[in-house]
Amino acid sequence: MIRTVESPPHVSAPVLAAYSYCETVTGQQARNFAYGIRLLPTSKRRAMSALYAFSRRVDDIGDGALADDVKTARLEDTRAMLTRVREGSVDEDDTDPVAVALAHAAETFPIPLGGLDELIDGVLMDVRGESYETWDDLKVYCRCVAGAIGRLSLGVFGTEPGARAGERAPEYADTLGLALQLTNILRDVREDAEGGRIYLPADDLAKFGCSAGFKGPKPPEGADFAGLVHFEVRRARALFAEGYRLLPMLDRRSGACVAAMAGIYRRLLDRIERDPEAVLRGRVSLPGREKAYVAVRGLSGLDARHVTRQAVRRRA
Ligand SMILES: CC(C)=CCC/C(C)=C/CC/C(C)=C/COP(=O)(O)OP(=O)(O)O
Repeated sequence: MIRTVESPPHVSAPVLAAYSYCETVTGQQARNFAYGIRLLPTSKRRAMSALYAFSRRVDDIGDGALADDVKTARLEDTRAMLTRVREGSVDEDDTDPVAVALAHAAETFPIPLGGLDELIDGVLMDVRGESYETWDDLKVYCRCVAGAIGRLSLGVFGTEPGARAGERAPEYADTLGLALQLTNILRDVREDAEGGRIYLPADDLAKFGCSAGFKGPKPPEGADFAGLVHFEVRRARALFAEGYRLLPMLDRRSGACVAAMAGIYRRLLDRIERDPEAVLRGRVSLPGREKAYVAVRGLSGLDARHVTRQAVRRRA
């Protein structure tokens, strides 16, 4: 049997070093998403690592302990770097490996770099301490910090020629980002509350008697915390079902990457649904072997078929 082995286009030594830096950041910090990114062929994997390293930098500025005005200045410095990437004025010997890798990725793939501006805008909303009255308000934030990542990733993946309704792919990628972000918000309720942040919409909190917020490992007296969590889990599941429509539009390995990322987060959602108070006791996570198993299922298309069947049953 003749096998075609992917040979990535020639990449210069400084660009390789920049990608290698971004891949190290991804391997060390993307506890969940690295499982999906690893399934991609070399040039897509490198480009996704560049996007991840950029996003990690922006997120770390937002989450760090700096004063708000310093955070804002650092975020604007990062935006200036992005402008240099967009203008094509980053050369291979630039001292910032993330800029070098991102510039190369953006030359190689049609990445809509404006999504990274949206990410910065979203983190600036965090720095300003914005809170969200309704799901529609929270969606604006989620679109910036996660929907945009979905649309950027789609630039790397591409859609298969002739994919039916391929023009809707950015919308589905965005929706998948929302699903991941809402899951992330549920998982991190305790950590965020300790940092003085509540992302869940105020009107949902009120509906379930949770307006006083969260402190410690138990829900507030008289609150229907499980009701609140189950309500948000249902919302996240509906977003996953809609976002999964992207999968048939992608090539096999891009589809596997997305299925692994989404599959791992859906299992987090399952755990949270089974034991809602777990998110107040600590961070819900999956063992490494389970994440690896989900990634392998992603490669064989199993998760995608399962979710598609569920969506069809729900419609019937
Ligand atoms: C179509 C497509 C590829 C969509 C994917 C979009 C995507 C990867 C969005 C990421 C949003 C998100 C939940 C970030 C959390 O990062 P974190 O560092 O808090 O995550 P972690 O703690 O779970 O590792």
